[in-house]
Parts: sequence; structure tokens; C-alpha cells
Amino acid sequence: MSALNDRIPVAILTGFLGAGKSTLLNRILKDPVMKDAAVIINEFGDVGIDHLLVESSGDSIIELSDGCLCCTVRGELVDTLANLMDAVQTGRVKPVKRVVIETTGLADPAPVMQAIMGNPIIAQNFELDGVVTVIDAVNGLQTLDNHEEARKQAAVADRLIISKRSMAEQTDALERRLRALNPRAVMMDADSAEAGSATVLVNGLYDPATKIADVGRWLQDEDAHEAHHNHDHGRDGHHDHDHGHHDHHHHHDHGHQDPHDVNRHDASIRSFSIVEEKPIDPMALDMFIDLLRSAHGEKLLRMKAIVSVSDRPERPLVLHGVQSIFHPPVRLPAWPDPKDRRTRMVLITRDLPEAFVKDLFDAFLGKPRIDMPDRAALSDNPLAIPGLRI
Ligand SMILES: Nc1nc2c(ncn2[C@@H]2O[C@H](COP(=O)(O)OP(=O)(O)OP(=O)(O)O)[C@@H](O)[C@H]2O)c(=O)[nH]1
Repeated sequence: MSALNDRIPVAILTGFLGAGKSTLLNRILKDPVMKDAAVIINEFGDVGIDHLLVESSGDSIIELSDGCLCCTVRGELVDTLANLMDAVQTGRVKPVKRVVIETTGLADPAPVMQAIMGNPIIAQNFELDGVVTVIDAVNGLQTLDNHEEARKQAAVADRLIISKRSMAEQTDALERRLRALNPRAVMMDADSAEAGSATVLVNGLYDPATKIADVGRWLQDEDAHEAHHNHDHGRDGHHDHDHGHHDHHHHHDHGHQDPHDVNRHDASIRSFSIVEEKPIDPMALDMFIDLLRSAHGEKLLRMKAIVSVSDRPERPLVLHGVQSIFHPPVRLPAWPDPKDRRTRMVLITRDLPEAFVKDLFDAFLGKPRIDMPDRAALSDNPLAIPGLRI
């Protein structure tokens, strides 16, 4: 057991879908101080892409991917931190001086924070040393209006990092809104040198008293929720704290989900993925993305993809969509894992069914189906197609 002042600082990097968390993390990880850091990434969706896109020199990235970082994953986060400590103490991994957790964009930050502050075993070895929240200057205001998670992410922050400022017409209203939610957080631009250095993660022991009163209440509610959860499920193994036997990765215990836990966020939000073996024709890709963005952008909360394009299949294309905004695609010099060159797309939608998007994708790829219109019909008048309309 370590003395309290030896506790490893943990920073939480949060922010709504597509705000720019991974982009910022990639910059911070280049800071030489970060070579002794462990990074925990939580992805919403069953096909992980983030870990392919976060550049880390070592093998210090631990991926949690079984859902959003709400109660279901909270036990997993506790397990991961406990395993990490065990691995460090037994010399199986090099000493870790700092931990960074990148949450999913949909995460309610309170359970993540409580996993570190409220769990006695974790709190012996780790301390919460700052919450950094990225807010997208283009979609930020609307996102704060529409999603409680986004408001919570902003309210709990020690630092509010505004991204994409150059893409926004003005940010005054957003800044005023953020100030109301969090009067004392330090606000800075994502492209400032300060935001991209490791010091942005260092804030001193987390103090809810510096936040609006709601923050203390959310954390207390979380504690009560966890106590209730343990009371109900303390014997199911998921929350048991004997970590000696499993490794750092998540256990695929998909069967264990409580009805009262799974959909803590909006039930109309869905995450699904599209995987395609064959390289995709660039024109077809372009049309598919264009239709998705223009006709359904509002319902497309996030799209992330690594795509094998037929013109240059050896250099995958990375696509990022955030609501109606698609960022300029980036060609990677090579596949992150040369053994897996499949196109993988992860989509997070609201009121846009998986089957609809998949049918659309198949149609653009020219995969014939008896009950489906072909690509030409789709691009002529996509919204007029019977059966496709939702
Ligand atoms: N112009 C501009 N683009 C940015 C900035 N920050 C992020 N982006 C772009 O926004 C897109 C999403 O960025 P990510 O860093 O993947 O966002 P994220 O918050 O990690 O996304 P999720 O993990 O899906 O929630 C990418 O295409 C980035 O290049 C910024 O400050 N300026």
C-alpha cells in the first residue's frame, strides 16, 4: 500500500462527441513528460477506432470499449486502475507517473470521477488531479442546449478548452454560457501552446467546492447510485475486487447489464459500425458521405472512419464527421495495423436507425439487393425513396 502522497495523479479528458479530445491528447502525449503516463481510452461503439488514431510511442494505451463510461463501465474502470497498480507494483510494467482517461463524448463525467474519488481501493493509489473539458466552438452552444452530459462535462471542468475557434463566426455567446456553468475554470484555446502541454492536466487535487453547487450533488448522487448498485450486485463478480487473475483489457461480460444502468443517456442515441472488406470507390464514398451529411447531419452525432479507398488502398483515409460538419479527410501514411486493412466506420446517431444507414451504404457500394433501389436512384432523389424514408 502506498502512502497517500505517493498517489498517482489521474486526469480526465472529456468533452462532447467530436469536440477534439483525441486531437488534444495527441498533442499532449508528445510532451516528453508524458512518457511515463498510462492512457485509458473509452470508446462508445463495438469497433474501436480511437486507439488506432491516438499516437503513442509505447504500449501504454488501455482501451475500454464495452459501452459508454457510465455505470456499466465504471466497474471496468475500477478494475483497470486496480490492475494497472498491481502490474506496476509487481514490476510487470514500468512505473506510471500519471494516468489520463479520455472519456467518450457521451459520458456523464460524474461516475468516472467517482470511480477515482469514491472507491476506497482506488483512492489509496490514485487521486483525481483535474478534469479537462474540450468544447467545440462550432457546435458547442447547441450541444450544451441539447445534451445534459455536455453541460455536466463543462460544469465539472478545471479547464475549459475551446477547439475549432477559427471555424466559428463568434464565440461570445458560448463563452458566456460556459461561464455561467463554470465561473472559475481556466478557459483557453485548443491551439494555444498551454493547452497542448502536459501541464494542462495538472490542476492539484480535485475540489468540487470550486464548482457550481450542482457538481457536489451529482457526485453525491453517484455515490448513492454506486452503493445501491453494489447492494444489488455485489456478488456477481463484475464489481468484485479480486483483480489478481485478469489482465488490463476489459472482460467481455456483455451479458451483465442492468436495466437501470444501460441507457442513462438518451435512449434514442445509437452507436453502430460498418465494416467492409473490399476497398471503396472514392466516388461512392463521397456520395455516401455527402448524402449522410446533407440529409441527416442533424441526426448524425458522430462518425469516425478509417477507410480503404480503391485509388490508394495502401494509405487509409481517416474521416471525422460531427453533426453536419465533416472535417477535411486525412490520408494516413500506412495502415496502423497492416494485418487489418478493412474499412471501419463507427456512427453515433440520434433517431437514425442502423438498418437505414447500412442499406444506404450498400446501395452506394453497388451491392444489389432485391428490395433496394440502386445508387443512381438514391442520388437522384434520396428522400423520395419509399421504404428508405424515416
Ligand atoms: N479546425 C479544427 N479542427 C479540430 C480541432 N480539434 C479537433 N478538430 C477536428 O475535429 C475532428 C474530431 O476530433 P477528435 O479529436 O477526434 O474529437 P474527439 O472529441 O476525440 O471525438 P470523439 O472521441 O468521437 O468524441 C477531427 O477531424 C479533428 O481534426 C481544432 O481545434 N480545430
